[in-house]
Amino acid sequence: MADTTGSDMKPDSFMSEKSAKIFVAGHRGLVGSAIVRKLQESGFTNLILRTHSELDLTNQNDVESFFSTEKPAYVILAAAKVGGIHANNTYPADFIAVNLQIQTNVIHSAYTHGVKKLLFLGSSCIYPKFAPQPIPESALLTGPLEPTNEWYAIAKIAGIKMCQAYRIQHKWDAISGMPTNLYGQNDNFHPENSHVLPALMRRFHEAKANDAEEVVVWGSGSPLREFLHVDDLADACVFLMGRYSGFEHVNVGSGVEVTIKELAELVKEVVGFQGKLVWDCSKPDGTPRKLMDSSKLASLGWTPKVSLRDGLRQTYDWYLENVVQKKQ
Ligand SMILES: NC(=O)C1=CN([C@@H]2O[C@H](COP(=O)(O)OP(=O)(O)OC[C@H]3O[C@@H](n4cnc5c(N)ncnc54)[C@H](OP(=O)(O)O)[C@@H]3O)[C@@H](O)[C@H]2O)C=CC1
Ligand SMILES: C[C@H]1O[C@H](OP(=O)(O)OP(=O)(O)OC[C@H]2O[C@@H](n3cnc4c(=O)[nH]c(N)nc43)[C@H](O)[C@@H]2O)[C@@H](O)[C@@H](O)C1=O
Repeated sequence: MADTTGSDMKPDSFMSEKSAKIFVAGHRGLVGSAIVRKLQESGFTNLILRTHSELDLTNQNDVESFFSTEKPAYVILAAAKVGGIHANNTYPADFIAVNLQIQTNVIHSAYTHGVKKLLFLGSSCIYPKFAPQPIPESALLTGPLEPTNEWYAIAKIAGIKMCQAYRIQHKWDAISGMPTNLYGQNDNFHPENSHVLPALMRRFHEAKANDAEEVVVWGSGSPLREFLHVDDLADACVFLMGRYSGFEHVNVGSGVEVTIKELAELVKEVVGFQGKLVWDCSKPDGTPRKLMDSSKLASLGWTPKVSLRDGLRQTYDWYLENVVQKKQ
């Protein structure tokens, strides 16, 4: 049986295998693209990348044939159906079905075709709505989930459990990281389906460009959220690949939380919008607070580097250069 304290396998030689084949699933997304940058910066030279249209990870046969042909040595699973509170609440069937399909296909085929180690990514929404704060890893499955994202959360919990089951039965090195709310370059800036930070950045930018007097922000402004820059998350993922081989999932947070009102004020300032905020209380607040306890990762030797203010400025610069200017 697995050692549930989290040290049942020795971390492998990942960091020294710079030419090993690494499949980064979801490499064009927010997280996958940051992981690719980090791996390249760290000297890894043999990344295997497939766009969604080249390889649909919900298709079991295609995933099987990909692994059988490519035989990657390592897998980082950053492909998923992802969205903010509105998307999660509106498309529950997609969020549970697509995520279960992607992760089940990739985890099983990776094991079957001799992958040495796999990192699965979940999310802080796996924890109960009223979990103790900051939320330790042990809070998993101790209470009811937040209803706006329970379908996505159930899929993510199944992913953690699948990694653990394969560790127990097959002695296979599958690990899970649970990131907090992320942001950064290559984020999704869709007006309704994105997460709060890119949604507000776009809304404030467009309001400024159109000389609008006000910007609508969803909910009451009172929920607390913890934000982590995606470059920090990518750094943590590479760190976990090289240094962690435990049974339990690992929280990856910044330790810094802000209310949505504080976040809105900060984004407004970075964008330079001069008008006022109007709160749309018909929109859901979601979970009241989800600050993760990331002391386990800190005790392994990893800490984040990017402050929220610096990360916001960097993201806005990227948005101006890569989204706004490309439209013109
Ligand atoms: N963003 C956040 O705040 C957080 C994210 N996470 C986790 O990080 C991971 C990555 O999220 P993030 O980068 O934000 O998401 P994105 O939506 O930015 O990227 C997801 C990637 O997955 C790909 N993908 C989706 N469906 C399929 C499919 N059927 N076949 C192949 N590729 C597919 C997408 O390709 P395409 O766009 O072409 O469909 C895209 O490249 C997820 O597991 C998520 O749960 C965890 C906590 C917070
Ligand atoms: C990462 C995490 O992301 C999702 O959970 P969430 O943290 O609730 O995500 P969110 O970023 O969409 O909202 C955060 C808060 O912000 C408020 N808010 C204000 N104005 C806008 C706005 O314009 N857009 C959005 N999306 N939210 C807004 C919004 O009402 C809420 O109170 C999960 O579904 C799940 O996918 C998950 O794991």
